Amino acid sequence: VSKRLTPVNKIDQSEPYRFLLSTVHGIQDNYNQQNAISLKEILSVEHGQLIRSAQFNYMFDIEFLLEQYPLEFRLKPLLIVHGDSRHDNQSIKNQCSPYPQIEICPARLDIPFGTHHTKMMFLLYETGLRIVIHTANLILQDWRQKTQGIWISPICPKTNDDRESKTNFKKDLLEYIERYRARQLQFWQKTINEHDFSSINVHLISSTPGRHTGPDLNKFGHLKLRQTLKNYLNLDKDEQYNSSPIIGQFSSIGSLGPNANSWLTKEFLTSLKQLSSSSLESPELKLIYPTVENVRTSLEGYMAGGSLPYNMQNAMRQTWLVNYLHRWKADHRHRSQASPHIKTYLRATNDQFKDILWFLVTSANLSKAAWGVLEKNNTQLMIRSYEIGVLYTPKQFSKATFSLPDSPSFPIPYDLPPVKYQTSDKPWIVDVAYKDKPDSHGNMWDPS
Ligand SMILES: O=C(O)c1ccc([N+](=O)[O-])cc1C(=O)O
Repeated sequence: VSKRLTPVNKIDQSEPYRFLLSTVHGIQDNYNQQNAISLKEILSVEHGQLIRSAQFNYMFDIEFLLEQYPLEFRLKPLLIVHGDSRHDNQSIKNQCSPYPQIEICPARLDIPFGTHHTKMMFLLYETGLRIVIHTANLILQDWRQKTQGIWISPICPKTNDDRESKTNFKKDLLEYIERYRARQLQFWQKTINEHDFSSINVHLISSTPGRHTGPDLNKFGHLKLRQTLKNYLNLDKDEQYNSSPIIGQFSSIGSLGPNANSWLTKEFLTSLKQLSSSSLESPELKLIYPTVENVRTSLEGYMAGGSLPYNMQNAMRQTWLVNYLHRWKADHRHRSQASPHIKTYLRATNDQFKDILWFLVTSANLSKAAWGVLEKNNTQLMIRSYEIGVLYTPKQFSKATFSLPDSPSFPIPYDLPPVKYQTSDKPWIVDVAYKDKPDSHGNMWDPS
C-alpha cells in the first residue's frame, strides 16, 4: 500500500482551481475542510521556510495580522501596502511603529473617492514565490464568520529565464505593480521577474486609478475583462451562448445612474457578455446582494451589515436596481448565514446553471470607481480605485466549459440558480435603522 510521503495540505487538495473560501467559526467542521482555509493555515510553516512577505489591503489590524504568522516568521521583513490618505497613514504608522521589520508603502490615490481595495499577499519562501489574491481585510472580523474568496497560487520556483504563464499573468502583475510607482515595491518587481509563473492557469483582472487611454485602454477594469473574454473564451460555435445568463455578486454598490442603461447594461454588461465573437443580444444579468433578512439572520447578526456599506443616498436614487437583485443563499457550502464579503462574477451556459463559461473572484464591487467608466466618446476609461482579481476560463483547464456535476467540479461559493428577491425582500442599506425585528444575537441596528 503506497503511503503518502507528504501529507496533502488544503491548498494542494484544492487543485486544479486553487479557489478556497475562508473558514467559518461556528459551522460544522467538515464544511471548513473542503476548499476552505484560515489566514493562519495560509501562512502556516507547512508551506516552507518564509523569507519575507508583502500584504496589500484596505483595512489592517497589525497585531491581529502578526498573530496569524507562525511564531518563527513574525520577525521576517513585512511590507504593508495601503491606501494613501492622511487618516490611514497615521493609523498605519502608529500600528507599525513598534515593529522595525515592517515597512510601509502608501498607494497613491490621485483621483478623489478612490480606495486601495486590492487584497493580495506575496509570500517568498526558500523554495519560491506564492501569490494570494483574496477578498478579506486583515482584521479578525473579516476572517471569522463571513464568506470570503481566496485564490492561492502554486509556489513558483526561482528561474534564470523569464518563464511566463499561458495567461500572461506575470506581465499583467508587473504592469499592475508598476502603476504604484513606489520604490518599496522594486524588490518585489525584481522577485516576480525571477520566478517561473508557467504553472499559473488564471488570468489577472485588475484596476488602478487613472484615465486609461490609447495603449492602456484595455489594461485595467471592465475593458480588461472584455478583452480577456474576447481573446481567451474561444468556444466553438459560441453564438449558442449569446443569451446565456450572467451573475454579479458583491458586498457593496456604488452610484450607477438614473437607470440601468446609464452604465450597468450599456457599459458594464457589454464587457461581461463578451464572447470570442460579439453579439447584439442582451443576456439576463442576475445580481446577488444580501437582503435585510440575510443580514438579520446571519451568524454575525446586524453587525454583518457594517461590512455591506451600500448607503441610502445611492439606494434611493436607483430603486430600479432592485429588479436585478437576488438573495444570498449558499446552503450547499453551509454558508447561507456567513455574510458574503466575497465578490464574484460568472457566466453560465444556460439558465439551468449546470455549466459555467467563466468565473471571476475579485475585490471589485459593483461600482464605476472599481470597474471604470468610459469618457471622451469611449476613448478613455476612468478608474478611481485599486482592485485585483483572477479569472478562470475553461480552455486553461483543457475544458469546453466548467461542468458543475463534474468531479472535481468548480467550487462555486453560492447556490445556483440564484433566488430572486421576493416582494417583501429589501436590499441591506447600512445607514438605515432596523428596529422592528431583533437579529440572531437579539440586537437591533440603529446607526444614528
Ligand atoms: O472591505 C473593503 O475593502 C471595502 C471598503 C470600502 C467599501 N466601500 O467604500 O464601499 C467596500 C468594501 C468592501 O469590500 O465591501
